[in-house]
Amino acid sequence: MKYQVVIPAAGQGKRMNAGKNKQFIELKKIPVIVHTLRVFEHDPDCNGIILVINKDDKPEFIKLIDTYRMKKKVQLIQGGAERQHSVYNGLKSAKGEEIVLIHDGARPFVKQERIQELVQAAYEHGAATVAVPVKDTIKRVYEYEVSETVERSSLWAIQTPQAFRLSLILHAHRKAAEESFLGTDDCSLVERLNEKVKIITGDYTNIKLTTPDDLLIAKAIMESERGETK
Ligand SMILES: Nc1ccn([C@@H]2O[C@H](COP(=O)(O)OP(=O)(O)OP(=O)(O)O)[C@@H](O)[C@H]2O)c(=O)n1
Ligand SMILES: C[C@](O)(CO)[C@H](O)COP(=O)(O)O
Repeated sequence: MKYQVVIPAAGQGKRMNAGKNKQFIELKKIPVIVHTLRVFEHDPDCNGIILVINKDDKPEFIKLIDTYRMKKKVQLIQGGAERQHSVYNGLKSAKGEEIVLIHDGARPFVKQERIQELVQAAYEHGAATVAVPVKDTIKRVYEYEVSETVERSSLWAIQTPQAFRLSLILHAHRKAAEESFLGTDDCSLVERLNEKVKIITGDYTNIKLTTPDDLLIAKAIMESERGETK
């Protein structure tokens, strides 16, 4: 089933503290964003790649697309102040395909099988996300004091990709912008329209590279994947 993908990569990577956008950090000598782009390059069902970037990083992204000889056309779109603004900018230039995926540039370990399941779910339900059950005990805390232990059985950690019918997610973003609502993911914009979001069980390895310790985990994931393909 065909789809197009919007990849937000216009952040600054402040928590990674690498002195540059974390998309350019190398894992096995290849930049994070190239790992992510390659997943969609190699997927015959992916009909369009929209990469959302900030203006200052544009020359570096153009160089990477050239150096790594991306076979599919990668459309470069300017990002915004927050992730949600960047995604909305990307979505506005999506056209054609009924289903659009939104996937963080900083999640390079997404698996092809999961993308297929997700696209199928979006066709059937309109909106879907990958997620994993939470493993830790979660407590609500105020000023370093526990106020509540949250029942864990219904808690899931939400990841990307998230997939939507293009018309639905565009409507959800437009409405959020009009009402100055800022969510931490795109599904939350659809949820507030009272639309259902289907959950696809994902992989604990589909981490977002956020803080420096995530790079240690990334190395371990890459080692284990290399072992699997030997
Ligand atoms: N204004 C923004 C902010 C974030 N992102 C992208 O959204 C994804 C998830 O965001 P996050 O992990 O928060 O990345 P950063 O914003 O780069 O990190 P930080 O918050 O630590 O600065 C990343 O691929 C990031 O590049 C974006 O496109 N535009
Ligand atoms: C969209 C997301 O990846 C879902 O887990 C995440 O919320 C984005 O991270 P951020 O740190 O809130 O930008």
